[in-house]
Amino acid sequence: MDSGSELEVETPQLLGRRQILTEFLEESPYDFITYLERATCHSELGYPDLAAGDAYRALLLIDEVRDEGFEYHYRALEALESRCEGRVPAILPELRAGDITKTMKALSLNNIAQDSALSEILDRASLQCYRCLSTSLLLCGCLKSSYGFCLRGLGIVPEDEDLLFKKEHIRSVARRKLSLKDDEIDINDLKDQGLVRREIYPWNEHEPDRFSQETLDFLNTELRAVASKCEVRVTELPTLYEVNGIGAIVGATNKQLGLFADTDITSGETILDEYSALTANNRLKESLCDSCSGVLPPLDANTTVVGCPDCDDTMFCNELCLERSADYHPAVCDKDIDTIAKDPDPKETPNALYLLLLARALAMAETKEVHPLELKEVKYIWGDFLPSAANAVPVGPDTPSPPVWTLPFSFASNISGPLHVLEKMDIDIFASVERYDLWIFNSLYAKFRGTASARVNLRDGRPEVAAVHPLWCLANHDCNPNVQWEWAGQMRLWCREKRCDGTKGGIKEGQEILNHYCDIELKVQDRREWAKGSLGGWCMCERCKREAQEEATNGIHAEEHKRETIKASLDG
Ligand SMILES: C[S@@+](CC[C@H](N)C(=O)[O-])C[C@H]1O[C@@H](n2cnc3c(N)ncnc32)[C@H](O)[C@@H]1O
Repeated sequence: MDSGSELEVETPQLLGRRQILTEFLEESPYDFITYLERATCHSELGYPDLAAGDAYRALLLIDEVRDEGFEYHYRALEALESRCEGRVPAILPELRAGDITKTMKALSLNNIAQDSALSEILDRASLQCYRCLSTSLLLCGCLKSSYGFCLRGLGIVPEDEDLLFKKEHIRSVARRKLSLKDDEIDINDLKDQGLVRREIYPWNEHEPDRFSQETLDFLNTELRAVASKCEVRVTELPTLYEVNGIGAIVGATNKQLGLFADTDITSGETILDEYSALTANNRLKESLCDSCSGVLPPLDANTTVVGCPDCDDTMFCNELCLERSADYHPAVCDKDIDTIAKDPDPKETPNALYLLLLARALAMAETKEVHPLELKEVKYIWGDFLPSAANAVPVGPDTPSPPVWTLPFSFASNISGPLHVLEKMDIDIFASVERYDLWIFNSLYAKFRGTASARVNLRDGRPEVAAVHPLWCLANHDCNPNVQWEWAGQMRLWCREKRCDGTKGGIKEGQEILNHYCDIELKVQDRREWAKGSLGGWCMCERCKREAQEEATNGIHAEEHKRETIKASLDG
């Protein structure tokens, strides 16, 4: 695929093939050959992250075939047999038909252990997986993981040209980026956080029309229960860009949702009080409620704190939080899931919190027996998605990721971490591809990254709790907000007594609820830096525009003053 027009012609065919392969996987979930075929299809469609996910599942299934003691051994072996009846799967071109037929015959005679020919097939298949993983992860910008898989492949076939080329490529990037000589390179210093496409995948049938009357009616019914004086409306917002300084590209707008007062609200009045079970904390031994992530009340004689009656160590603020945990806890009760992503390395803290949020969403989906993207806490929230067409680029080893790819991605957070969570929940990760495929994790991450709030530990200042409040997060940002918020178990939003510009608080009917995503005490540049992650670009609210203009003018004046002083001293 090397030109835009070929891409346009091929995409519908490739999407059709992807659909067929996915349906086949739903019917025959332990078939690593189909996973490898779908990995190729995802690569050709320009989704290297999804290709890496498929190659990794194929690798896990190859291990299942290899080891008789593994849980899905017989099913994976059976799937391989049925794919190899008298022919070589095209995805394994380096094998000869004769070898496969001989091997399969030996297999049917139950002669597995002695059969080195089977090992040869599995080694060749593993090599394909390693090639795909290392190329795909490289394209996503995950150099360290790519290198690791490259070495594992070379462990099987040391002279493999494809992997040797990639190994050298990564080492030369490392030499350049880390300014090191070859023998000084420590692969652990390589970047492992990449970016991938953030979009509503063409096959995603779960995303609602966020602007339809049906969606607005649903959201407003939900909102009524927690915020009686405002409603969700469709609005136009400026399209933001990550452009430094004043004069970011302005004029363009885009359609989104926002919260609006539907009656006058007086200063100090509570506007919204929302509970969410979509919370997570990263402290292994901390006294936080498992349900709302609020600090547990004291454990004295009159304590309201209750534990889960069926598992140790899961504590709740009170009976209500215990009752609410019925939405997710059954899927993880007594499942040894508590240590995942807890007490992370400081560098990994944000990723660990997002992984924990994902784990909570998966537990909710499993408990309620719904598709994760159909959870009402998730379905309607903003994902900051770009159109697929804006993300689509021809891919190849020499094509760098285009700048529009905006979803943070790593092998650990997006591929192995979620699968580990599912395994801990006793979910068969192969038979559940319809609900727990990588594109579903990515879609959830996109939504969480656009809407989650975090709370820091007061002792060390590190983020320790994250949550998505699906109604609160409908309010847009302004650096001169008319509301204030606090999250301590419940998310509470109230009307400010006084605005930043000194005017008195109060919101009139029809006015927008203007929230704040950053510390509004900061200077304009710092506010913009802080909020750009959740805004998707440079804040262009009236206060930011005015203050940035003032700073620029003051900067010019200061510069002129400096020049004049220098000139005067030279003249003097
Ligand atoms: C938490 S959501 C807010 C609700 C969102 N508008 C919706 O439709 O659900 C955050 C997103 O809203 C948009 N947004 C919020 N405040 C904005 C502002 N002041 N200017 C431009 N976009 C804003 C950005 O696209 C941001 O990524």
